[in-house]
Amino acid sequence: MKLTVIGTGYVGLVSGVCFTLNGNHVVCVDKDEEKIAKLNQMESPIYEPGIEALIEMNLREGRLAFSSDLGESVRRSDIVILAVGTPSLPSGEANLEYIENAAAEVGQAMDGYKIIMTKSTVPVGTNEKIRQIIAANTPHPFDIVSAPEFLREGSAIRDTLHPDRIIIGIDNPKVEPVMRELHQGFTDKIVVTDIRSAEMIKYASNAFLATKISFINEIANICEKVGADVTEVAEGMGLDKRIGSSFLQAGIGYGGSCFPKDTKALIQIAGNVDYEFKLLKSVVEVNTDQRFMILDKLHESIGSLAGAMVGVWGLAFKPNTDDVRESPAREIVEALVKEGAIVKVFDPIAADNFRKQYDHPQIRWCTLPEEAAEGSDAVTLLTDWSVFKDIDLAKMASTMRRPILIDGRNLYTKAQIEGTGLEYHSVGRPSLGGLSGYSPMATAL
Ligand SMILES: NC(=O)C1=CN([C@@H]2O[C@H](COP(=O)(O)OP(=O)(O)OC[C@H]3O[C@@H](n4cnc5c(N)ncnc54)[C@H](O)[C@@H]3O)[C@@H](O)[C@H]2O)C=CC1
Ligand SMILES: O=C(O)[C@H]1O[C@H](OP(=O)(O)OP(=O)(O)OC[C@H]2O[C@@H](n3ccc(=O)[nH]c3=O)[C@H](O)[C@@H]2O)[C@H](O)[C@@H](O)[C@@H]1O
Repeated sequence: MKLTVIGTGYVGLVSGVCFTLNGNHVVCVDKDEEKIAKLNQMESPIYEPGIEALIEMNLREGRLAFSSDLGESVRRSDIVILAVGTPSLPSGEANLEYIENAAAEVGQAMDGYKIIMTKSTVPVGTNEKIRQIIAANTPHPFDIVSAPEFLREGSAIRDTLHPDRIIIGIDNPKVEPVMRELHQGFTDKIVVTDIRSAEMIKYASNAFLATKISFINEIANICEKVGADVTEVAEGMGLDKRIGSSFLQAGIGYGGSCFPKDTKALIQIAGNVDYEFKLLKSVVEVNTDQRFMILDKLHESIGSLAGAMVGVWGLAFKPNTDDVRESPAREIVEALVKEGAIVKVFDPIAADNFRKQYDHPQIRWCTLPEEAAEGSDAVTLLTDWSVFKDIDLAKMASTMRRPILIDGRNLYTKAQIEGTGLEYHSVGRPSLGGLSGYSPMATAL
């Protein structure tokens, strides 16, 4: 089949590339000509392990192309996939400007029957709006499909090729066999449902995962006060199949381009039909507070931050991505700057993206994690990049002004910390080493 994918963000690019692997011809379209020029040079605009090799292979074999000419590409396609952004408006509602504009452009370009499939995350009812917009712009017949995307950044290719399930929301049963053919070889677990339910499945899934994270973060905060270890608690809970072990990693809270925006959008979706989603509101509130726990721990360990030197390890919202959208690191670094600290930051991939969004004379940009630690009063670990696991912590401790490590992602085990000379604080686990006396257990007693 011939496909056009509109938008070359994570979803558009990764799904476009992956759809070539089961025999389709794909044109990825973006109105950002710089992105298209880069892609034609086989350079990915996103950092995603494995993506450039797949782009190169498929371009060479003629199954993949990049273009900024939406009209021509749509006319040549059987299926048009909408994968443009749906960012938050200040109210929390999803901004549908990009998807509506793209729908209008598709309608204007159509010269015959097409299937229009939405992969962007859109509020319930949006696909019906898309239908109206397209119908207003073309006399030609078409069908609408809601096919929400569940990939995670950093493992996007594996998630796309081996998804837990594929959700297909349709209102014309004739489209089902085409959708099954399109996803051939990915998984047998294809749930065919109505369009509104498909739209809701996406928001409900993200909201549920965010709820798991805020839940375990609150358990972690209680663990600190009662002297329990949240990693042990999460393991014990997760073995119950009804609970499951994933998304129970306590830390500084969730970030990224989706959980923060989609939780807020679902609160708004509910609000629009006069339903107050109390649980989800609390999930968001807990998440917002959780990142500041790092600052509380810093204050407990070193007192005032004015004039202190603080190392920051990790700026991306999670490892294996250069994405800093809604990264908890942003607010933490800003708060450190505001309190007068000199902030020595390091991230293996995301530093440039972070710096484009936020820079300050008090920030020192480091090229090695050890450099960010040297001379510091404390190091805070904000992203669990695996590179941090390999650091010689004892050596690092000896170069710090005060050997304090605040691990916002529970990356290290007790055995890795013992004997390093570090005073170590993590999330929901007992503190180790050090003489500063920070002991939530002691405080609780
Ligand atoms: N980033 C992720 O991991 C995931 C994102 N999603 C959802 O997928 C959607 C897309 O997100 P991202 O991939 O992060 O997108 P993004 O926001 O990074 O990129 C969207 C791209 O669409 C292009 N675009 C916008 N309007 C266009 C038009 N009319 N014609 C051609 N190109 C146009 C923009 O130039 C941009 O390059 C969102 O709704 C998001 O919630 C869903 C699952 C995972
Ligand atoms: O709709 C989306 O865009 C995507 O959002 C998330 O994917 P992503 O944001 O790429 O990353 P996750 O791995 O889910 O992590 C999100 C945030 O939660 C945090 N997290 C995750 C898991 C956990 O146990 N604890 C935790 O704090 C991560 O550090 C990160 O900041 C979902 O996992 C995807 O299924 C979904 O498609």
